[in-house]
Amino acid sequence: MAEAAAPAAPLRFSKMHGAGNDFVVLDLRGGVVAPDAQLCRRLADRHTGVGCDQILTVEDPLSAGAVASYRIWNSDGSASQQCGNGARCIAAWLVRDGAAADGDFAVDSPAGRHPVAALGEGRFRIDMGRPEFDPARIPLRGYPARQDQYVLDVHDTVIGFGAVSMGNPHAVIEVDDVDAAPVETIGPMLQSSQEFPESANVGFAQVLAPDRIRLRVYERGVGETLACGSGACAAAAVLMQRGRIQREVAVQLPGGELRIAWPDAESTLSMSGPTAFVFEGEWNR
Ligand SMILES: N[C@@H](CCC[C@H](N)C(=O)O)C(=O)O
Repeated sequence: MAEAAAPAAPLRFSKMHGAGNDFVVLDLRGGVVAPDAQLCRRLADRHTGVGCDQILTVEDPLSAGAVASYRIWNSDGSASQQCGNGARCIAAWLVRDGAAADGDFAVDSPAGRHPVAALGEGRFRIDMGRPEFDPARIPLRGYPARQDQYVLDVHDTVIGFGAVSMGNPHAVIEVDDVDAAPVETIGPMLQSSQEFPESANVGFAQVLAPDRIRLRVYERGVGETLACGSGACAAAAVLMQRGRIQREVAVQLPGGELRIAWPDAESTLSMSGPTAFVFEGEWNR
């Protein structure tokens, strides 16, 4: 008689969040296979799964001297190249694991290498690299030259927006009142426009003061989130570039506050903010 196949070992995970942007973190170091799109969707389901905006994987480093690397999948199973809140959570996870010192270290993402500083009490600062405004590299089609403000007519709705890549694509719309912003209509409209061939995360930003903005983000592959770290970087970069705000700002998101500093156009941009462990679990495959 043929022997029954042994059931697959449960998949251990950590549930975490950064300013309300929540994650299932999987440890793939040592060769564990990455989740496919279907498993990501099942894990992310808020009724029948664990529930999260993104699945993050901790993997072996890609560059010499980095402690580890991470990859990102949205709740719809699509892959992304960057996740700011995720980068802080990965940093906290690596410190708790003992793989990283509770000080300065570096991690690799699909977008590049990120120096990290542990600030204490679960807060981390991540070097998010240089904002990329070249339309071809965002990618944003139909505009050969970089502009501070693009104008697009989508189904007779005229939308003015800034665009930037933080490793992943972002559109940023400045609004007078973020509470009244048409997040659920303009967000998906811009995402599905042919000008953004890889879609985009769409941020709605209100300037409160030269050093403080409010932000809501309709994320690619997720919908509206409580916080988007790369979205906070993108909104700050676009508004700084326009001279609308100072070079160091607080970004108030529905789930918490992040700080963004970008000293000048030649330097890299940093993001600081909180992380939290929620629970540990095992997923029965
Ligand atoms: N929440 C993230 C961004 C996650 C990826 C994004 N939805 C995309 O598809 O690019 C953040 O904190 O940056």
